[in-house]
Amino acid sequence: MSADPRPIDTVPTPPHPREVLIHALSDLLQGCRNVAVGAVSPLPGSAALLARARSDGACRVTLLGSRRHTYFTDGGRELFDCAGQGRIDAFFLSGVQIDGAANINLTCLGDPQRPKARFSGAFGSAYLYFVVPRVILFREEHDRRIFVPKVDYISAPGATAPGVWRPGGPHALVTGLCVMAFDRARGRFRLRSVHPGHTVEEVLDNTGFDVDLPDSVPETPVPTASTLALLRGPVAAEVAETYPRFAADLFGATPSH
Ligand SMILES: CC(=O)SCCNC(=O)CCNC(=O)[C@H](O)C(C)(C)COP(=O)(O)OP(=O)(O)OC[C@H]1O[C@@H](n2cnc3c(N)ncnc32)[C@H](O)[C@@H]1OP(=O)(O)O
Ligand SMILES: O=C(O)/C=C/CC(=O)O
Repeated sequence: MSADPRPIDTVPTPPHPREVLIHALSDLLQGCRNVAVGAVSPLPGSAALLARARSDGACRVTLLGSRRHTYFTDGGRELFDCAGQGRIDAFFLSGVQIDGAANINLTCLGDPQRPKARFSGAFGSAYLYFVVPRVILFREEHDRRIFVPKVDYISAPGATAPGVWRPGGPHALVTGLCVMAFDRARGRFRLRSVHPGHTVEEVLDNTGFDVDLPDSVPETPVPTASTLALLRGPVAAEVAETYPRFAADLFGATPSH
């Protein structure tokens, strides 16, 4: 791990919106001992590595696709085994569409028989959504074409019929605008915080499903100077191993050796 060249008491440049999002994702991992990050997930990967860096050794992180930041020797298969055994505390999922019942669509837009567009589809997401206790949904863009009343195709369902064994499920949703908590009993999202520079109205205007609102909605906490230094230094260099273009664009980072 390379040392961060910047002293932590200098005033850093203000957090980039992506850094606020990463920090919010990282805060949702508090108390997790074993975090896994799947495919196409640079923001969660950064958040998990930040959580690990802040955990004083309590949090283990596995990034699918990483040679260095993994406890697995058998990739996705081992992830599925560990998750099925209840040994993964948190995982992250995204979607081309996400609806108010936390259904995610990774498969297609439009009529599934005659799709307008095809996406990656589901491999592990439908299973992991059932067995990992804290599944955190993420999508940087926040608009009504993504956050729809009902997804065109359910790749992985947010809720399950009574009597179906399901120790896992949706915990929260983090976007470029806000953090929402998911209430599994009610099957609905509740707005938890709005990122600096954005408003509750903006969140509601850009969300196609109903969201429960508390009496007052706080601002999403931003990273402190020391957390930013950690993120921009050692964490950025770690992220760069798996997501080099992302780390170069956001942090100007190259992989640590
Ligand atoms: C075991 C495991 O690993 S489980 C998986 C864990 N990882 C995840 O859950 C993350 C998976 N993420 C992904 O698969 C992708 O990032 C997705 C499906 C969420 C988004 O797909 P991307 O191709 O990145 O979407 P992107 O935002 O680049 O958009 C691609 C195109 O679709 C369009 N598009 C995206 N979302 C929508 C939408 N909701 N409605 C209409 N069009 C859309 C875009 O405008 C763009 O169009 P263009 O090519 O004409 O410009
Ligand atoms: O494993 C899944 O279900 C989805 C993965 C998404 C992707 O690989 O792009």
